[in-house]
Order: sequence, then C-alpha cells, then structure tokens
Amino acid sequence: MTAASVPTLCAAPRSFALSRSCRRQIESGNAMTRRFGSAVRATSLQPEESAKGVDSGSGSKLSSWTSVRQERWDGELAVEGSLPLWLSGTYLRNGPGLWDVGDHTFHHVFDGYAMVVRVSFRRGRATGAHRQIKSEAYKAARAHGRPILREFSHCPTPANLLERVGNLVGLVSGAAITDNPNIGVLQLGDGRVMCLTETTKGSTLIDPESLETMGRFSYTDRIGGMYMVQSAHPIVTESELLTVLPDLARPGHLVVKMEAGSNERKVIGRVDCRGGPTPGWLHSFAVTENYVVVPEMPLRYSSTSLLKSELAPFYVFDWLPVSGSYMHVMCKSTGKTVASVEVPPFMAFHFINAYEEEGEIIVDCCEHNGDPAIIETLVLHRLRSFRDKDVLPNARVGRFRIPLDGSPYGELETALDPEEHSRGIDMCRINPARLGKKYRYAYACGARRPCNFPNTLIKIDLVEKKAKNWHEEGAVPSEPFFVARPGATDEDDGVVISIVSSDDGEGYALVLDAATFEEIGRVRFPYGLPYGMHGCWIPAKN
Ligand SMILES: CC(=O)/C=C/C=C(C)/C=C/C1=C(C)CCCC1(C)C
Ligand SMILES: CC(/C=C/C=O)=C\C=C\C=O
Ligand SMILES: [Fe+2]
Repeated sequence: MTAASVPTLCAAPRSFALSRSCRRQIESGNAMTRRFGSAVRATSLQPEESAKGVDSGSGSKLSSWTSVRQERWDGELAVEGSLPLWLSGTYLRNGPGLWDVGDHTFHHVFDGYAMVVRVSFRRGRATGAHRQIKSEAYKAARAHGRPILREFSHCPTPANLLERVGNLVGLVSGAAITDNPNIGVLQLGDGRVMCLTETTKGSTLIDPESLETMGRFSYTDRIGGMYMVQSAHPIVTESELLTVLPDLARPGHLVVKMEAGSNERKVIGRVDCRGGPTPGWLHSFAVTENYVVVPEMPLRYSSTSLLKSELAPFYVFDWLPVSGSYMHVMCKSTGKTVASVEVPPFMAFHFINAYEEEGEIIVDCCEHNGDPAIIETLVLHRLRSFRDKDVLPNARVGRFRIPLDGSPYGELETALDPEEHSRGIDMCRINPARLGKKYRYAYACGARRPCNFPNTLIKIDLVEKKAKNWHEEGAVPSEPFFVARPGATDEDDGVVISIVSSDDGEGYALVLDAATFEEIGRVRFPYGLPYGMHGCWIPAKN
C-alpha cells in the first residue's frame, strides 16, 4: 500500500468542527495507527537509507511529509548560481523532522519531533547540517517505541481512573506534556540559541554550529503553575525577549519580558479574557513601537481536553465563535491596557506586523477567513495523499484597525485582493528593521491552485496591493526568511531564503533577491528534507 492509498481519517476539507465519526476516529487514533501503521510507514525512511523522499506512488518523491531517519548529517553543499559575497552567516530552521517512532505514526504535522537544519554561507560557498533535538519527549518515545508525552494532536489515552488522575497531576506539574521544541529557533540578545514550542518547558538551548542539544532553558523566575504555555513566537531584539503567556486557570494573558543575558521573565502586565471559559489560542502576537497587541481568538483551550486527557474537536482547542473575538492593546512601558475591542471572528496562526497610525493601531495577520478548518488541512495523511486536490482553505492578509479612542469595536478588512496570492497565505516574515513600524513588504508562502498546502513564495506589496510569486511545479517551500544586506536602507534590499522540498525528492535552500523576487542561487542538500516551520539568521562575527 502506498501513501496515496492510505485511508483518510477525516476527508471533509472544510468544516467548523469535526464530524462525530471523524472525532471517533481521531479518539481511536492509536487503533487506526496500528491498522494502517505499515502503510504510513511506507512513506518513512529506514535508518540505512539516505534521507531522500520515498516515491508516494503518485510519481512524486516529495520529502516534505516524510520523516528523516538519520539523526544528523553535516557537510559541504553544492551551490548553483552565485550567492552574494555579503551573505555571511548562518540560517537555522526548526520544524518537525520525525513523525514515526516504533509502530506509531503521528497524525498531525505539528506533532513531529524537532529537527533543526543549518545552512551556513561564507564567501559564496555553503555548508549544511541537520540534527534531531534530544528533548525528553523524543528520548522517551525512542526508549518506548511510541510517544509517551502529550503532543499537539496526540494524547496518550488513560487506561483507567488511576491513569486519568495521574494525567491530571501530570498536566498541572507539566510532567505529562511535551517539551518537543519543534516550532521555532531564535537567537537571544546574549547570543544563546533557543528552540521552542508552546509548552514553556520546551524551551531548549542548542549549539548553532553542531546543532547539539545543550539542555533545557531554565527560567529562574517564579512564573509557573498554570502558566505552562507560551506563544511560539516571542519577539526578540538585541536587548530583550518579549512574550505572552496564556493563563489557563484564570482566563487571561500575562505579557512578560526577559532581558538579554538573563533567565528571569518580568511581568509587564496582564489582560483578562473577555469571552469564553478559557483563553484563545495565541500562537503569535504583534507589537508596535509602544504597545503589545494581545489577540483573543474564538479557538479556545478546551478545559475538558486538558483535564480529562481527551482530544477536543481541534485537539486541545474548541472553536467557540459565540464567545467573541477581541484585540487587547497593552502599553509596553506601563503594562496598562489602553484598548480592548471586539472584532469579527478570526483564525490566525501568524501576525505579520503592527504599527501606530493616527489614533489607531493597524495589525496585519495571515487570516484563514474565520475558519479553523486549516488545522485539519495540516493532518499528515491529507498532506500526503491530497496533493492534486484543491483542498487548501482560503486565506487572506487580514488587517485589523483598533481605535485608541475608547470605541468598543475594531475592524477587520482584507489588505489586498486574495487572488494576488491565490487565496493561500501563511508563514510570513518581514524585514526585522520594520518591526512595529509602518512597513510595505511582507514575505510569505502563498498558493498556486489546485493545491493542498501553500506551494509558492510570495512578496506582498501592501502599498501597491500586489504580490510577486515564486513557484516550482510540485515543490513545497517553507517560510521565506528575509536577510538584509549590511548597510541597506531600502526595506527590500536583501535576500529571501527558503528551504524547498522538490517533487523529485531533492531538498535545497533557495536564495531570492528580495527586491526583484528572482532566484539568485540554490544550495543543494544531498537529500530531501521534511517541511520545517520557522527560522532565524545569525550573522557571521567578522
Ligand atoms: C503550531 C504548532 O506547531 C503548535 C504546537 C502546539 C503544541 C505542541 C501544543 C501543546 C500543548 C499545549 C500548548 C497545552 C497542553 C497540551 C499540549 C497539547 C501538549
Ligand atoms: C504551516 C502552517 C499553515 C499553513 C497554512 O496555509 C502553519 C504553521 C504554524 C506553525 O508555526
Ligand atoms: Fe508559527
């Protein structure tokens, strides 16, 4: 049986909540995995194989949704084209690299065990590496031949009352939840490099050269208890890290900062949630020069799921549009909430940028048309088998306008015609020099339909309301990362780097001129790489 014929768990492409039968199937996920485990494993690599993608039966050898079985590799990379000589430094990208362990195959792309990829550029040449992160979750799964801790869509089912109580204690103590840091990687102002996920215990230090796991980042403050969850996208500058911690016990959000060189987070302020029994999912947030913008989405933590160790309609979340959607604005220097407005329902993983303009705050995000169906789009068997189907839900650049004059409502509009990017957009980046300021360009993954996943790179011009697209037939590019040319003054003077998995099973880092969005070069890995989430740039020292 090939990946293309793996039976689908939940085939309905667009639904607000999963049907009862789909939920039953997810709840009995372990049994499903046992039944179809060998089929799913057909897309995985055996240790002795290279990490190149396996033919899925559709003629494609795409490696995006295939585990890498080699724990590590490093070596020289072949360069095609000519890389700018000023491009000197290291691009790191984190993501889920391993979705199969023992007989168990994960269900969702967000479940995979973290793997970091490195591409180092120097004088027009490049070296590369990948390495599996040795989290406790990964080591326990390796030791037991199955996942032991709770991941995004995987919830070890308690066999009896004793185990149920154990899981509850494990939730409160954090012992039962994952530390698998598979979402982002960033360099702190003091030079330390951290991989992270949404569980606070997942923050993990790595060596940016060897990619070795150095150990857990231990926060020395006393912010613990039910603050076991954090945004996966802290905002990091040379001087500090700013982030938001959902309060699962008393619905609200704590905005905290940690100075470079310190392990101690300090509270800036707190906003109470206005709707729902629990906080909304806060994967990312936005800042302006003076404010922190805290979104409150109707996709909210499910207390039943957390307390009973069960899967909710959206894994650990419920979609509760009647609970309302809100945007809160906190002053960075005083911690006071200066605006809290109700907005139309929205669904966003990623905020692009925000800025202050004439009595209001503008906040842009990759918005999935107020529909959480995108979460189901990212289920692995759908990514593997629906490649020629047009099942990627529509998305747009959502632009919030938040008045600062005390008005109770904010607006949500579409910043440019979504046809400019074929109604697909996510995994956005900007020039970091424009963070919190009025800006013109955003880079993201977009769509060329039919597709089941974003398959283009796009440069969005928010002034002209146009997008430039890069596309290669059958390829899946990951987050386009902007690196400014040293000394640049124009917002788009630099390059955009994206790691691409191509249809023939190959993998390469693509380098585009950010101004023209034309290819300058590609740096080939000797094997295909799985899809990755977010990256960072570490400039060379000299
Ligand atoms: C976008 C993405 O990759 C999200 C990952 C989210 C994860 C791993 C969430 C983990 C969890 C919590 C934040 C709360 C407690 C349960 C658990 C599902 C482990
Ligand atoms: C890959 C993704 C969404 C794609 C939608 O079009 C979201 C990833 C979120 C984690 O960082
Ligand atoms: Fe993200």
